[in-house]
Amino acid sequence: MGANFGKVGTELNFLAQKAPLALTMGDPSGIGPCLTIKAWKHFRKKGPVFFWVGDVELIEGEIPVKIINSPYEALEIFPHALPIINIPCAVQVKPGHPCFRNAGAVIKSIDYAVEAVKKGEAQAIVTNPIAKYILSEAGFKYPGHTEYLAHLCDLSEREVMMLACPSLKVVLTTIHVSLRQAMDDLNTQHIIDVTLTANESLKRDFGIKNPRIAMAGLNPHAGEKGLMGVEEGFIISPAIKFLQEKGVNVFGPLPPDTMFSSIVRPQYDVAICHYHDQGLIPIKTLDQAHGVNVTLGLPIIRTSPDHGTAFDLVRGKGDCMADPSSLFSAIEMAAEMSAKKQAFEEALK
Ligand SMILES: NC(=O)c1ccc[n+]([C@@H]2O[C@H](COP(=O)([O-])OP(=O)(O)OC[C@H]3O[C@@H](n4cnc5c(N)ncnc54)[C@H](O)[C@@H]3O)[C@@H](O)[C@H]2O)c1
Ligand SMILES: N[C@H](C(=O)O)[C@H](O)COP(=O)(O)O
Repeated sequence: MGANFGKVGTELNFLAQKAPLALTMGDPSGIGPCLTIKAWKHFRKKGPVFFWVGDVELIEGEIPVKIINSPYEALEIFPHALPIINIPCAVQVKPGHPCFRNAGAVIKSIDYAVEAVKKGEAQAIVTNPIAKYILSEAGFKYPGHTEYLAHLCDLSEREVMMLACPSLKVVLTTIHVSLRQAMDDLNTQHIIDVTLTANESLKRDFGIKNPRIAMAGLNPHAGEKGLMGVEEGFIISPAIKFLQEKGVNVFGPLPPDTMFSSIVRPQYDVAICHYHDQGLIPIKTLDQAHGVNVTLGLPIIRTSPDHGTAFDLVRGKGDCMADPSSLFSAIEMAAEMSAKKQAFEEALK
């Protein structure tokens, strides 16, 4: 299992890894703990190395575990046991039944992982899924990891969500807002900023020299020359023109209903989409198993599986019926992006 984003898990890379990845707990009642167990079994011999930031009780007894005090200890321990920075939950975890009283531990896990990356003790963060409504019940004011990570990096509103699978990458100009709000939020400057962020990241973190960027339209037939909507003419095309003048390899606006077909997809490296489901429906339909959610625009690398907490698939402690492929892909992609970013920065020196 695992997607073909490139070769990562070789013995050589495993030995060369200077810092581990930090894998967060996610919702302790969801599939995160079970997927983490599957991931450790899958990667323990070949890497990349990661440590889990979560409640040891959710995993202890299922696989060998070792509580660590510093991420650096993970490199040596990983082949023998899952290294864990222990963040105890406040109340007993009922598998499949989330409780807002454990929101504090969920958030603490993310905070620890971010700090570890900022301090250079971890390479990147891979997040297990959280249930947004449960965190909201506990008073958490961010709609998802993406916005919270931007806040932790002092870069609120600069965050960009990308989802990637081997046959498609999509980037969103609006993220966790209602469709009505997304239409209000759409503006030329924001489309320019998001596209520039995506362009830079594809070069730096994905090793694509001159990314081909397809810009989606918003309306049926990309507006049909104003007959079915005017946003293409007033908002989207001016952004494309500006970006092209800056040398960005962008084209469109493309009719959204045909741009994800197998005929059009090979013509671009990334599609810029204007609302959550415009971009996420095609990718989750095409290849949910290997889809990875990546946060761009921040100084830290963060990936995540492209699915949620799937409470319905949890059978008991450390046990679930969930496919771990997307988490495997997220772990591989985080390691691969870290290596590409490092090579890019070294080439600039
Ligand atoms: N990265 C994240 O933190 C993240 C991402 C998406 C959704 N969520 C959260 O997850 C919760 C549930 O959301 P949802 O129901 O829309 O999405 P979901 O992905 O949890 O579930 C949708 C469907 O896909 C199935 N499914 C999910 N993961 C699977 C896997 N690995 N293998 C096999 N089947 C799988 C589920 O059983 C369900 O039928 C929500 O609270 C949402 O906020 C979190
Ligand atoms: N929008 C994502 C999806 O549907 O897969 C998901 O909610 C994750 O969002 P964060 O990475 O911001 O938690």
